[in-house]
Amino acid sequence: MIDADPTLRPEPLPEDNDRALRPQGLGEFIGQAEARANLRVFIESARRRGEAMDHTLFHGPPGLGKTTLAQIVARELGVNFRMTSGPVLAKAGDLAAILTNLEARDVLFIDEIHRLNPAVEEVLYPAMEDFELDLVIGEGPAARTVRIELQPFTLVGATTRMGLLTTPLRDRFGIPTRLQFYTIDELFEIVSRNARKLGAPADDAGAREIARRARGTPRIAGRLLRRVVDFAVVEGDGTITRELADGALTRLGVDQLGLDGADRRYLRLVAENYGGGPVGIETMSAALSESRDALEEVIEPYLLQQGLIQRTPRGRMLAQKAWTHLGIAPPKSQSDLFG
Ligand SMILES: Nc1ncnc2c1ncn2[C@@H]1O[C@H](COP(=O)(O)OP(=O)(O)OP(=O)(O)O)[C@@H](O)[C@H]1O
Ligand SMILES: [Mg+2]
Repeated sequence: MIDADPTLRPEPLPEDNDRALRPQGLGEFIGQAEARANLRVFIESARRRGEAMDHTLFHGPPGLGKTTLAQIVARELGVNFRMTSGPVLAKAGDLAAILTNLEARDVLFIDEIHRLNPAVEEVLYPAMEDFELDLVIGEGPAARTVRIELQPFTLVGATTRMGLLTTPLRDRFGIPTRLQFYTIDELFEIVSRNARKLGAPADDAGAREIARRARGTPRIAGRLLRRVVDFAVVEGDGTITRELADGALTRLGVDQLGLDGADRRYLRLVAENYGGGPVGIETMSAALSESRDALEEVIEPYLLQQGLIQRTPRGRMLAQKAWTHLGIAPPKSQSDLFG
C-alpha cells in the first residue's frame, strides 16, 4: 500500500488490541476478588516498608489475567517491569544478565516459568532467596565462582501448569496465587466495559449473552466481543443485542455453554468412541491429534469446572451434563451410574 489515505490504517495487531483492553490498575481489574484483595495488602505493605514485594506466582488456565496482573503489580508498586519467559532463557548467563540489570524493587516477570531450563533454575534459587548470584567464570581447573550481590527484586512467575514446577522453585514463592474462572457477572462487566472502549454499544442482554459464552475467560470474552462487533456493523445497525450476539456466536461455532469445536470434539470422542469413558489422556491425545499439554491446560480445566467431565484414576469420564448437552443417550452401564 503506497501513499494510502491516512484513514485506511492497517488493522492493528492482535497484541495492540489486547493492550487497548488491558486493565491498567488494580481498581480497574474486575474479578479475582480474593487475589486482588490480598495483593492490595502486599503491595501497600511493600510500599510502606520501602522493600521489594515478596516473590509472587500466578497460576491458572490461559487468558485469566496472569500477565495483566503482573504488569499491574509493577505499576502499583511504582517500579520497572521487566518481562521474559522460561523458554527464552536458554543459558544461565541470559538470566544473570537480566538480574544484574535490575534496579532496586523492580518486578521481573517470567512467563511460562514451568519451562525453565534446570541450569537456569539453579541460578534463580540464590537470587530469589538471598539476592545473590553465583557465577562460574572460566572453565576446567581455572574455573572459579564469583558471588555477585543483586538489588532486591520481586520475581513474578506465571504458569498454566503448577504441577510441572519443581518443588524447590515453588517453595520460593511467598505469594502463590491461583486464578479462577470468572463468573458470568464478572465477564458481563468486562464485556460491557470493553464494548464502550471499542465504541460499540451493547445492550445488557447482548453483553450478557457474550459473557455467558466466554468460557469463564476474559481473553475469550474480548475475542468474541470483537467478532460480534463485526457482525453488528455489517449485518446489524451497529448495536449489540442478544439476538445479534446469539446469531453471531452460533455462526462462530460457540454453543450455548460457550464450548467451541475443540471442546465438542473432545466430548464427542469420549461419548461415541469410548462409551463415556474412562479413557486415558494419552489415548485422547492421539485420537484428537492434540498434545497432552493442550488438552490438560486449555480444554479440560473448563470442562471440569463446568461439571461436564470427571477425572478418575482410570481416565476421563463424561458426566451426565455432557450427555445432555450433546443430546446423546448414555449407554446402559453409564445411565445406571447416574441413577
Ligand atoms: N480481570 C480482567 N478484566 C478485564 N480484562 C481482563 C482481565 N483479565 C484479563 N483480561 C484481558 O484478557 C486478556 C488475557 O489476559 P492475560 O494476557 O493477562 O492472560 P494470561 O493469564 O497471561 O494468559 P496466558 O496464560 O495465555 O499467558 C487480556 O486482553 C486482558 O486485557
Ligand atoms: Mg500471559
